[in-house]
Amino acid sequence: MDTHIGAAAPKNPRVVPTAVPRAPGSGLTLVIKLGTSSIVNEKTLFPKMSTLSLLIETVHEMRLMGHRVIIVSSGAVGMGLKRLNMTKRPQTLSQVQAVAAVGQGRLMALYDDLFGQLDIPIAQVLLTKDTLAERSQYLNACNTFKELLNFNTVPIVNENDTVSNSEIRFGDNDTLSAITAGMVNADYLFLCTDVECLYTDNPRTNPDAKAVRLVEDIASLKVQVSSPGSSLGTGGMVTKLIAAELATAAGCSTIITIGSDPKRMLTILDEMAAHHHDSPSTKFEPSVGTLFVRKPNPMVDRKWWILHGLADRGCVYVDEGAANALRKKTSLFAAGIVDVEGVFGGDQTVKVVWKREVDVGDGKKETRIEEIGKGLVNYGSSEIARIKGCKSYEIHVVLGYVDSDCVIHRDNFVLAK
Ligand SMILES: N[C@@H](CCC(=O)OP(=O)(O)O)C(=O)O
Repeated sequence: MDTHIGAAAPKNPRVVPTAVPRAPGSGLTLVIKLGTSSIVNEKTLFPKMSTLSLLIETVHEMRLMGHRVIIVSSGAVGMGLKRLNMTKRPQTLSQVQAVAAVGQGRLMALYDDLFGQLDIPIAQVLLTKDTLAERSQYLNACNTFKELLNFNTVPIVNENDTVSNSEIRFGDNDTLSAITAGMVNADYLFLCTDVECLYTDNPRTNPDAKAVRLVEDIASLKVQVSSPGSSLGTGGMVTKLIAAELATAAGCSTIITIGSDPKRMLTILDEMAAHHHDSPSTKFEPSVGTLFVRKPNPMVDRKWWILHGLADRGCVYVDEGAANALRKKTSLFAAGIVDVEGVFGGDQTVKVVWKREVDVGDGKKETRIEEIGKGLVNYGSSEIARIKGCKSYEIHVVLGYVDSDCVIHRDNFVLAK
């Protein structure tokens, strides 16, 4: 237990994380990610009407089975290109953003028409990396998802392309879908793409490439995945593996499957249900697609958010004692801080780094930098600059108030791998 020193009430009281609870009973929370290649014909740029209709029927069946479904959909740029009679993605970011602004409305109109035929209400959720890096906005988005699912809608998520600049972009919707899956505590994330599953090599160029059906440990995967995505989309297999790593760490099993045959998701769900009937394990070999098994001990919501925490707002440098203490799961106190970098407020995520001078012989010294982990700070950068090196009881004297006796509480700190 960290001792609280000082009488002032916390200025930034911790917000209690309220991620969406797991669906009760047989009902699962499912996130389906559709890449541009599943939505828009690469040559004609017309929407793939038959695929989309099959998808909507599949979602309808999933809902009849008691599942809750969220779609992460690309396609705004593709649809916008068609509307503006353009034949390929423009070169400048602002043009791409403008095209996405044209296409996003048409994309949602199409979803609304199709889902509307089956009496399914939809909702548009546009997110950016920047806003999700703010803990309170992240939690607001979690709460909105919760209500949208309570209202029985199908939330349809995309990146808010119009406001996302290069530094604050997800860029590909694979990552966004994994973040979404974490936010709603999804049981399954389906990454729909233009290949049937993960292969040991690119099946288009190597006829000996073998299908990989089950992945238990992404780090030990031996596959060649350097190929880029389609001409319109931005992701490829690499971003799918990153997404799978993120989602499985949050306790969400992830499946790569082909977007042109949405019904395969039902096959996988049936196989999963049959498997669960015999065994409690989430590990099974599907007959289609590739399953990435979720981690048995998923990170709790807040720690997952901190670690994958989107954008670090700065860096706090610590001394050896603090570095060792953090590794032993103690909170970070001002006394162990030697420097601060970046401009950030309280309640933002920062990197914690041990910076030390090492003797390298001949009277020479070298600076070594070691990342200890990431944490959510209780004080902003200007406050930390003033209290660094201070004992906890001195914070009140220096700042005139005390928000917390520690700069990063151990519950809000995640060690680097
Ligand atoms: N937000 C963009 C999608 C980004 C993108 O290209 O994603 P993807 O097709 O999944 O690689 C859009 O709606 O066009």
